[in-house]
Amino acid sequence: MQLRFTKMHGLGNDFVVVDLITQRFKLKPHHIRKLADRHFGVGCDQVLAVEIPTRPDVDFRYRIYNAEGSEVEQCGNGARCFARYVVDKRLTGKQVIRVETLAGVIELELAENRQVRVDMGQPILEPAQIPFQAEAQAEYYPLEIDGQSWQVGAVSMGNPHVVLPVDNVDTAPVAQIGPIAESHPRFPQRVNVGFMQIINRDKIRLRVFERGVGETLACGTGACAAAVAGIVQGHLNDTVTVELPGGALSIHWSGPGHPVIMTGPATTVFEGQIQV
Ligand SMILES: N[C@H](CCC[C@H](N)C(=O)O)C(=O)O
Repeated sequence: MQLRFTKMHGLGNDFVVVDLITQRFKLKPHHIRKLADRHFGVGCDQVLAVEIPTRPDVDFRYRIYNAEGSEVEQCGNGARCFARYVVDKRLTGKQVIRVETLAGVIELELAENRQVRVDMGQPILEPAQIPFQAEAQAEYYPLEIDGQSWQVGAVSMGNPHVVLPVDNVDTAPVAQIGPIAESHPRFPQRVNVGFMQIINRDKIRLRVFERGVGETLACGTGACAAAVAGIVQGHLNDTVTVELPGGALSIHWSGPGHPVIMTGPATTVFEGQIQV
């Protein structure tokens, strides 16, 4: 079958977007791996599927698959691209779009100068809900990784994140520590691994070794999780510029009981068709 797709990215975190409303097709893991393959397929970090909702109070269903083929709960950069896609394809005339994900409902809004604002919902800090094995909720958790002791943050944005403090992201041991932390036994669903450098109370630098992908140029949920961890730890104000290798996101969180608001760009690169 010929499958139409759109190649998009959010700060270099790149996606193959497929409209499964006008194309009736069931994506299986081997299809995801082919679409994501940068030599034998199109190439991307995640595949995003636009689907008919399963509930009356939302506009679309938004499904996310990591390059390795696994379906995941949430993708922040992908959410901004999802909004850009459904508006540009005239699949909706709304300015505020409600979409259902495995992690629940999020709201997407086209903002000024082609930015997209996403209500990512409330962060989850209770270890059992992340999921993360820990005695009790804390600002910092001791975590042994490859024989080295770290004091980390742990946050879920629907998907699990561990946040490691570093003095300089440029010299952070992302390639060495990322894969080991990703599969740490205390994270039963594995985990996205963020390396956070605090610049000041309004700005951090961040690199993310993503679960199921490896290091990406940007990670939206990772930016949210790092900002939340830094705010909980008392290092950051409630609005944070997160500088990632692919560019910057603005993250706002007013604290427990409030949602995380992420604002950033979404870019369409090209359209295509692929034999699957
Ligand atoms: N690798 C993530 C999913 C994609 C998240 C990232 N691309 C984002 O922008 O949030 C996970 O396994 O939870």
